[in-house]
Amino acid sequence: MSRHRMKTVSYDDDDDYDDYEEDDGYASPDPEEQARLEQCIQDVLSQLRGGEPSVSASREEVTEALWHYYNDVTKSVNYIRGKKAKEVQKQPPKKGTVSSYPLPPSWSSACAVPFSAAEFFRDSPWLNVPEHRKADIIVEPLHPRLGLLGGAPEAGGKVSKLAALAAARKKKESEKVAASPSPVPTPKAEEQKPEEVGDNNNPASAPSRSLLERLSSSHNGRQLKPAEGGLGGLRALGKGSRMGGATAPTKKSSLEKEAEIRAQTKPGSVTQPAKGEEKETAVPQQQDEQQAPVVNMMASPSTFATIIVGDATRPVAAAQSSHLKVQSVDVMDIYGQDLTEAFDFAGPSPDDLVLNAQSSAKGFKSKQPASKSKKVDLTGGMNNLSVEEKVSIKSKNLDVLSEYKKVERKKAASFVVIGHVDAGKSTLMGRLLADLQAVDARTLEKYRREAEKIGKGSFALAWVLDQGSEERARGVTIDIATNKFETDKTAFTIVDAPGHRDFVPNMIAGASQADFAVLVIDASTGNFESGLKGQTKEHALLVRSMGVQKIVVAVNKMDTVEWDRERFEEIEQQISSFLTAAGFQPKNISFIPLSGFHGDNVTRRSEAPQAAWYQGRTLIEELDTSEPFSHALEKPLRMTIADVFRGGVQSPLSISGRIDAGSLQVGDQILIMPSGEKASIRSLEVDSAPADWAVAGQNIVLNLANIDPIHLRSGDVVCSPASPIQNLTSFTTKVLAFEHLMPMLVDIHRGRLHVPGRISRVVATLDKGSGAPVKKRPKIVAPGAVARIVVEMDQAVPLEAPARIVLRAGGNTVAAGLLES
Ligand SMILES: Nc1nc2c(ncn2[C@@H]2O[C@H](COP(=O)(O)OP(=O)(O)OP(=O)(O)O)[C@@H](O)[C@H]2O)c(=O)[nH]1
Repeated sequence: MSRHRMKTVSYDDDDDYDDYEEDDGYASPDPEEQARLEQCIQDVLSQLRGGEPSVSASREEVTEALWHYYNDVTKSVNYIRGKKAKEVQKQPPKKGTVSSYPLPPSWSSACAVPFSAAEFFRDSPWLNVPEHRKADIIVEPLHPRLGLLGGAPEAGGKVSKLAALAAARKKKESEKVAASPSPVPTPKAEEQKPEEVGDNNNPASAPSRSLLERLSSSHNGRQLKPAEGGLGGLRALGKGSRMGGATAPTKKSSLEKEAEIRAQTKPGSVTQPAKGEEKETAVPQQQDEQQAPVVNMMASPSTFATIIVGDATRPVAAAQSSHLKVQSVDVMDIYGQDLTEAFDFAGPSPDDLVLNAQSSAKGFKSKQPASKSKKVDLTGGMNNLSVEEKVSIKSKNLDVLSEYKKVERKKAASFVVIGHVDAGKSTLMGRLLADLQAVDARTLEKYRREAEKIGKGSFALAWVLDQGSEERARGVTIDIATNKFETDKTAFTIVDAPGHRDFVPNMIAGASQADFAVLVIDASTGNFESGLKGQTKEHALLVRSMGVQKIVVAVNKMDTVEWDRERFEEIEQQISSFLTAAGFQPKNISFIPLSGFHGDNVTRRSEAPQAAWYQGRTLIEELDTSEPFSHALEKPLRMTIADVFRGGVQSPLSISGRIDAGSLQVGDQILIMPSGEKASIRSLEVDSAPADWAVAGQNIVLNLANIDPIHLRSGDVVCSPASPIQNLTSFTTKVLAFEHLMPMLVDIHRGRLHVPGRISRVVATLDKGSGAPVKKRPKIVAPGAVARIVVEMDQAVPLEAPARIVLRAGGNTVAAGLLES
């Protein structure tokens, strides 16, 4: 009967349970059962004592075991043996003894006293193993090492081909080293540098250092785990820095000691050697390898670990400095060159080298030399700086004049349209261009709609020439506008000049480009008279003073006076008298009654019945009668710059103007005055068409190279470097006085050029016919008189005889004439 059964039966019966608790343990009332239990107890005790090893157990322990195993003797014996063995292991060590390491069962049974490593090394500080025990500490690793950060796994693990190759090579090297005799440093020599060990007070230092030296020097000191070795090295260097490499007494960690010793064994060790130590610190590495026992438990550090913590095999300079410095040296030396040297920018940078190589590969010329002197003269370099790259332009070296003569062309003529403000100049030219289909109908319709939109519908034709927004908004021409049209005989260039007095300088510029002039007069009542008092006469005088000999008078707005013939003849008479007085020959003066707005007598004869009395030429017929104008083709090049502009990709810098004299071609070098700067003609256009050359009388655009735009201004003169125009600060001129003249401030105009100056002296008044002096040094010159005067300017300007100049003062033209010297 078992206790389990009893409990199960009487579990719900409290009385029975209580009886059980009060029972004195295990008691069976059955004598037969008692005898059998006693027999089992004796058997177990017998087997425990007679077994190997003999175990003693109490009767209670045996009875308890038998009760658990249902009187099974064998199981009870095994149970008690195991229990006794555990009690032996758990038994606390006796005072003054060392606990033993758990040993395999076979060891326990074989050794009466279990082996204790701690006890074995009791007389040795940690890792300071006595010399005579060195061979005993070779312990094979229990498990194959894997290759993480430590290289390939060693014996027992799965070895890669690379690791196997490395191991074979390593083995071969060690065998080779062992075969060759080499001096072994004596313990005495090692004892001569105790300060390097850093533990003078420790008597175990010398032997421990010897072992560690060999451990660290074996296979370039890489037997330590990379992280440990690197960290140790860094920490040792750090300590060395703080301790100044002198005595490092007292306690150091084992890693620090290892690192210090390892550093000392390297060629060119980082630790400052004491006197007389140089010889030893310079011991070749191979020597260390020979004397070291092969305790190669660790693999070489990986490249990654070397970069991170530094390569312990490298001679580390400046160990006195911080470990960070040492690490940076290692990292910067990855590519085999010392990049810590400052780059002085004297030579091409690495980027330059690459770019130059790429350029060379593509066939481009290298922009930088492959090597340069390290010393660069920065001052000289600044002088060599240029804004733009020099462009070399090939010239065709044409004989321009012979080329010009070869070409059959229409005669060319430029005329300037002058007259009082609102006389109808722009409208008349718009009509001319429209009727000659020089402007398409769609554009005209567009202008008409836009002009009507802003309430200036009557100016639609004027917009053909007045392109500026301000001009269109104000209904006034501001700057000269050029346009072109052709008849069967002639290629015309129109220069539409402003009539308003504020823009007379622009009119002068326009007149300087003209072969003849068209004077527009408003025939409407009152406007003709006001025009006479205004710019009608001034303009006529100016163009004559500027050399214009032919003038066509367009009596405009005849529709407003019902084509009144008397009105026309009145105007004709008055203007004719004036023009003749101004120097125009009667044969070069013509009058045409017309209406620009309606197109009567412009390109077609008027169909108005009131206009039937006029049977003369239309405007276009009159223009076509102009004789060809001769130009100074064979004289030195002269062209006044009318405009400077920057624009397209192919022509970043351009100038426009009319060639006054000479010729030019693409590739020519030209001189700009007054700056004296030279430029190259990259390309040119004649009348908006590309050309290779151009001659005097043509309106051209020059696309330039090799010059900075700051040297180009409108009014400057283009000339050939071989025959430059002179810059003058004073000149003598023969002028026709429009106003009273005396020593006074004036503005000097020549084409687009106008500069401030003064009449410094009146030399003499002259006879109009012969030019002979009438009165020397007069105090004043009356209007209409001719005089020789001296003009001075505040700045030097390019001028030469026989330039036509205009003098203005207070917004009025006071004189115009020819420059003499
Ligand atoms: N009735 C009439 N009006 C005209 C005629 N020609 C021009 N006009 C008008 O006169 C005004 C001035 O014309 P514009 O052509 O601008 O005169 P402009 O001489 O060019 O003016 P500025 O260049 O500013 O001096 C406009 O309203 C024209 O419509 C014409 O033959 N008959």
